[in-house]
Amino acid sequence: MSDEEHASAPHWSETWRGVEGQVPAGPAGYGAMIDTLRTFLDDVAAASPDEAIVAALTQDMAGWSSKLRPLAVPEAERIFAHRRDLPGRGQTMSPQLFIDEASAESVRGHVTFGDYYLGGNGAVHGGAIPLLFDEILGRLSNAGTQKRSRTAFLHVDFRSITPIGKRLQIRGWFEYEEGRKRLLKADLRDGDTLCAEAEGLFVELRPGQP
Ligand SMILES: CCCCCCCC/C=C\CCCCCCCC(=O)SCCNC(=O)CCNC(=O)[C@H](O)C(C)(C)COP(=O)(O)OP(=O)(O)OC[C@H]1O[C@@H](n2cnc3c(N)ncnc32)[C@H](O)[C@@H]1OP(=O)(O)O
Repeated sequence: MSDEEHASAPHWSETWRGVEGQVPAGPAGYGAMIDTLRTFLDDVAAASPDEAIVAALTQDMAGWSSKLRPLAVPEAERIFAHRRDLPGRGQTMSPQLFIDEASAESVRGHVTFGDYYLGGNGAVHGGAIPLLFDEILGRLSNAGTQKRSRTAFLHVDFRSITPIGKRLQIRGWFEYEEGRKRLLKADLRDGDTLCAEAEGLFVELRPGQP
């Protein structure tokens, strides 16, 4: 998918665009590069390569690391994970989240965990699911206000296995706000099956709080 196709996909609403502020433009093709990296990680996870492939791949990857290392910039100038206009924010740590509908109070989207996120026996790793919940609730908590918040706790219940390679539905919503505290909930479903649900407390940061 090109960056233009990415940008026109229904992955974030105007509401989120408005409140989340500016995103770094980055070079053309950045989103496609991250997509390729995601596919690559899935392929690495699924493959059983021979010795020659392992040696060649190790050499190629080391070559790319030495090209990238001199290009490192401070956090504020980074593109990785800062492209909030792209599904998945231009990062590969958590699975690519597509936002289908969002307001300041709730959000609905879809996600597919690739082979990279396999825990065992066809089920997604139990650490990858809280990562996704933190991603969607963290963004939602910060969407309706300019006052930033951080996750204080994130409680996750795993209700049934979360399958690899299937398109799943995810929702998040505000339960209530009380002073600096924002309580949000989310669930992840495979059709009619509830895979996991989460409750997160986000605490609004005071001025100067990191
Ligand atoms: C800059 C932030 C992000 C911005 C996002 C930008 C836009 C979105 C774009 C892309 C983002 C994509 C999505 C990813 C983002 C997800 C967010 C994260 O994952 S953040 C990383 C993980 N979290 C931490 O590292 C926190 C570490 N902890 C802390 O910094 C503090 O403990 C903090 C801020 C959470 C609270 O500390 P205090 O000193 O400010 O506040 P006190 O006075 O302790 O608590 C205030 C109230 O909250 C309750 N509280 C605090 N922690 C609690 C807990 N664990 N359980 C229950 N209650 C708790 C307290 O009891 C108190 O309640 P009473 O006012 O007395 O009623």
